[in-house]
Amino acid sequence: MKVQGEPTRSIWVETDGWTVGIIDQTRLPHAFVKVKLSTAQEAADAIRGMVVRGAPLIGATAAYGVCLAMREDASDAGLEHALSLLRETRPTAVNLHWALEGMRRVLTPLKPSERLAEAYRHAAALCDEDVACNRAIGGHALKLFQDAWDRKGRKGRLNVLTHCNAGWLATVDWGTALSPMYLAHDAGMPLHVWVDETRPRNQGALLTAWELGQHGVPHTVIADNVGGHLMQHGQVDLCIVGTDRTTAHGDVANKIGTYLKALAAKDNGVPFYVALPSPTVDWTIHDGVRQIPIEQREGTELSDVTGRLPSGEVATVRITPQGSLAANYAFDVTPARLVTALITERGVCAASEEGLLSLFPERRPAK
Ligand SMILES: CSC[C@@H](O)[C@@H](O)C(=O)COP(=O)(O)O
Repeated sequence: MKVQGEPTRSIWVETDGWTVGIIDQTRLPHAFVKVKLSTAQEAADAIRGMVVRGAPLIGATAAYGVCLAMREDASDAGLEHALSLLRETRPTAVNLHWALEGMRRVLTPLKPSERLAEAYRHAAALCDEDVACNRAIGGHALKLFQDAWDRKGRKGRLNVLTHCNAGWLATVDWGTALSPMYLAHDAGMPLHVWVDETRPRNQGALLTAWELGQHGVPHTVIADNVGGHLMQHGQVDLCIVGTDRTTAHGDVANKIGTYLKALAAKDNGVPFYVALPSPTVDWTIHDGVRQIPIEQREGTELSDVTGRLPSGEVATVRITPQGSLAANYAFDVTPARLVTALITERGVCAASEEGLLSLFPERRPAK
């Protein structure tokens, strides 16, 4: 998508042919800073420190982390070390495991001397696949936006609510939940997006608002607790979010607070859609609440807030009393029964085992 009018992806190989470029997402929206990764350790640190984040981008960065590792040591031991270093970075997004398993599958049978070139080739293909999936998701979701717009009699504006950042910054390009927003806006639909601030790290207020602003999509940032009120007053036509891991039965893990939005949407008859590329489905698990590992992060992400002072300086301040404990659960699980539909690159389906298998029949377990 565009940054100051320039087409930009969230990750790329630099012109030297091997270092990996990323955008430091901890600096947005106050500064647009590009960073070069040159080692697997730097890639792992970028994922853990959320310099890059969002399930598909975590997977893409891990894939390039393996490429960087192959420059240092392309032996079997070097490959295993890189895979385990990168696997330990963040626990919830299954795209990380999908990307690393893909790298393992293509690199293991090769001689060490052949691994470096193949690693870069596979990582680039994985990124291009993510872009194509997200563009396709946007097309399928756009039809749902158009239906909602028709139901409104094409009057006023179409109000869409989203949580966290499932935009191009969270993927390689386009985003998942934000992909149809760009398409709808470009098609001339009078779209307006309610952007949940998404405490504690404020991915909505900092990243989604910035992305939508760069593309000129009208939006309003709201506190996380506002959505239910807006829904009660007919101010939300549909909700759409991304996911870090979706079970084979359609339960959805996403940024903390997603579950409460889905409950409010159900109570108010507002459609609640989840957009995901198929590498976000964990086909091995069925019960999201019991089986999806939920990341817990440092309490300081909750107790401290970073922003721009009137002087222009960016500063971090503490907002909780000294001595108060802070529990920082990063994700929650929305059960499939609260999800109106899943939107994948192959189309729209019910959030259920049968729904997913109707789009991905090759995943049906052999009898
Ligand atoms: C297309 S991204 C889907 C999810 O990864 C996104 O909604 C999300 O929760 C990101 O969490 P984050 O902790 O910022 O990595």
